Amino acid sequence: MQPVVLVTGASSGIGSALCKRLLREDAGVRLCLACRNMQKATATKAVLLAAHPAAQVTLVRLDVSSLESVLRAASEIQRRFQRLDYLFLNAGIMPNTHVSFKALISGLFSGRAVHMLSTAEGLLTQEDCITADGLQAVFETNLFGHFILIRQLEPLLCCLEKPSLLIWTSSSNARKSAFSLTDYQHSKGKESYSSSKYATDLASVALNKHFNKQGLYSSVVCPGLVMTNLTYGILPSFFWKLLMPIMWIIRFFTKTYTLTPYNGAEAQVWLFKQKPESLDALMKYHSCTSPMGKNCVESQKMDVEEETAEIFYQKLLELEKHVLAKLNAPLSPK
Ligand SMILES: NC(=O)C1=CN([C@@H]2O[C@H](COP(=O)(O)OP(=O)(O)OC[C@H]3O[C@@H](n4cnc5c(N)ncnc54)[C@H](OP(=O)(O)O)[C@@H]3O)[C@@H](O)[C@H]2O)C=CC1
Ligand SMILES: CC(C)=CCC[C@@H](C)[C@H]1CC[C@H]2C3=C(CC[C@]12C)[C@@]1(C)CCC(=O)C[C@@H]1CC3
Repeated sequence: MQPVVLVTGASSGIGSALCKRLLREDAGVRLCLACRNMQKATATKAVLLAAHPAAQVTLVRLDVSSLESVLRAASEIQRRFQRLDYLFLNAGIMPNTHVSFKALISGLFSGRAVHMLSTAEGLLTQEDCITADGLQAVFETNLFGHFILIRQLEPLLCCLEKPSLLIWTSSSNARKSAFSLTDYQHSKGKESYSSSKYATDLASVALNKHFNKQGLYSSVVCPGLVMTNLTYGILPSFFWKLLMPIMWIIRFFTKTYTLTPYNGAEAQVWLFKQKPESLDALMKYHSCTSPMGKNCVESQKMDVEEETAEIFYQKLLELEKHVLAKLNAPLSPK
């Protein structure tokens, strides 16, 4: 049986490159692109089919920042497929980002320059907003909409005979100090992206604890710094073009400057080839690119405590109960 793979945020950047690479690995995969913009999704599908005319590529409309859309997409996916082998939780946003050039310049002359340039620690702040569901947009898009999708798709994901794998696109910008259990949506701070990505790491750890015995595994990847619509939202593209020679030099000091979506998808493609049971729940898998442009994957232990992950997971379940009741939707399966 050919694996069924669903990719959220497949219409551009890392998600779209991932789809191309998955078909190159195995032209028989049944690929479902879950996207909010159907025009962009159709264009991506056409590109994929041009390279692999016999490929099975379908589309499903999914806006992870709308619970109604998530519920509708989940029931459509359940109608179409009997199981899901890989679920790439990749859609993400980093809106209204401000770069602190003062921190950048002083950081460049400190002993932490490489760390700063690979994690963006202390450099970025965001202005978040509230969605129609009444949730913080970055939290709902990057984490909670995906969490609800997983919970709704449990019947397709939990099978002891054949394990399934969730693969979250996290970030080197995930930071413990940006996250708080008392304000896990990050409504008060200005680092909603860092907080949402740390929350992603916590959720993945807790999902492993609760679902491994049912044949569902979860892993987290970090694509490195990649030139996509997300990064073009931080600085204009001409600025990035000017910075390109510097970024090639930075590659001599850190392997995290993967720069192209193809390179950034390396860890996701690597995970696609692993046995879910063989993966370490506490590791983050990083896409890396050498100065010569050679790709590899490196694993690094996450800065996550299992007790915090469990408390956060219980909070996510409480929020799920609350929002589903508001929508008059049945709770996801136990
Ligand atoms: N670029 C980088 O350097 C890094 C990126 N990441 C993560 O990689 C992931 C992919 O981002 P990247 O490829 O860089 O950026 P892109 O902006 O190119 O891709 C993001 C994708 O997510 C989709 N998306 C955004 N909001 C929603 C939504 N509400 N519902 C459904 N889909 C949505 C976008 O859809 P649409 O095309 O309609 O906008 C797009 O397809 C994100 O999770 C990001 O946080 C992590 C580390 C580094
Ligand atoms: C000299 C030089 C490369 C200047 C660019 C400065 C900053 C704009 C970048 C330095 C580190 C970058 C970074 C990201 C965005 C751009 C920087 C802040 C990300 C936050 C993009 C999204 C992620 O998920 C992680 C990236 C970490 C590094």
